[in-house]
Amino acid sequence: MTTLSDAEAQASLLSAALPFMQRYENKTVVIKYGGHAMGNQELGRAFARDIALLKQSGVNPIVVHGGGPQIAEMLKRLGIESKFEGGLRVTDQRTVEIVEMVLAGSINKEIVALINAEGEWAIGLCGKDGNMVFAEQARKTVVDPDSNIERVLDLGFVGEPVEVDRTLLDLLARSEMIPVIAPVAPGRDGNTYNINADTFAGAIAGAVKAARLLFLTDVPGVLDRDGKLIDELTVSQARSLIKDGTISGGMIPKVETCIQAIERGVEGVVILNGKTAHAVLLEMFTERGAGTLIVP
Ligand SMILES: Nc1ncnc2c1ncn2[C@@H]1O[C@H](COP(=O)(O)OP(=O)(O)O)[C@@H](O)[C@H]1O
Ligand SMILES: CC(=O)N[C@@H](CCC(=O)OP(=O)(O)O)C(=O)O
Repeated sequence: MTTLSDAEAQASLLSAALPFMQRYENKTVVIKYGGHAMGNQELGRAFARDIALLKQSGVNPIVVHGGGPQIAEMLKRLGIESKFEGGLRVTDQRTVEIVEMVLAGSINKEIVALINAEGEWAIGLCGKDGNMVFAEQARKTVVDPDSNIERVLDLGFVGEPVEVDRTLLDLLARSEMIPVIAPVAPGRDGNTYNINADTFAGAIAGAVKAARLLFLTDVPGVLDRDGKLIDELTVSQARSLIKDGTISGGMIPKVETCIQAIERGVEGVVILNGKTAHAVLLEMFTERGAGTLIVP
């Protein structure tokens, strides 16, 4: 039986969410749901419920999802090797067809179904829908650590978003619909491009001038040298941590995307652990938040 103090504690928790609900009312929040944060059914349901709750609270959520591990699994089943250069999947014609099938097909519809099961109206899209995103072939270079010579990467059909049209997203923001977007986009050259989901989410958040961009990953946020969570970072502090090597590996492009999104007008970006149930809710509607907030 619920005692009075339990009820009071519950009421106090709900009541404490009010200023946060007011702060984000009618504001757009882009949530990047990474492939590593998926996979567990319970967590998936908790994520979908958080998105449903955001929409019901008057927030305008836009979900951009990844699916790197799921693409790797499908390629493996088909006997195709996954190859990465500079953190990006080398994508030939056959691979881009599978990437589109996995991202814009199965994963996208799985997330749509989870949100719809919570009583909401999610709609699955990719950059191709409504002329939302156009991409160009990514031009990346790496410096060989031994020879110090710069080399252009041959990534095939890996794209960078170069045009984002917010017409469809603005239309959906005024509706009951929650957009769930796969990071696949066409080029003006008629090709289909595979885009890193962090990059894609950053471009969408910048185009709609989101109040928040959340990155759900597999660590609690940006960690310091002692492995302790850093609650808040300015852009210049984040740059210093990349320079001194505290931020490394996959966290570098993620933090660089955060910095770019802020420079494009996003008010705040948060990196948080998608493996914690209800991470989105805790971040958006509680005082402490849940991960690392990066601010201008
Ligand atoms: N300072 C740091 N704080 C947190 N994670 C870091 C840091 N430096 C490097 N990393 C690494 O970055 C990883 C997250 O990046 P990535 O694997 O690309 O995420 P995702 O697949 O979710 O996009 C972490 O699992 C961790 O190994
Ligand atoms: C070009 C490139 O690397 N694209 C990624 C797209 C998916 C993605 O980014 O998924 P996560 O967020 O789960 O890593 C890929 O093919 O794996």
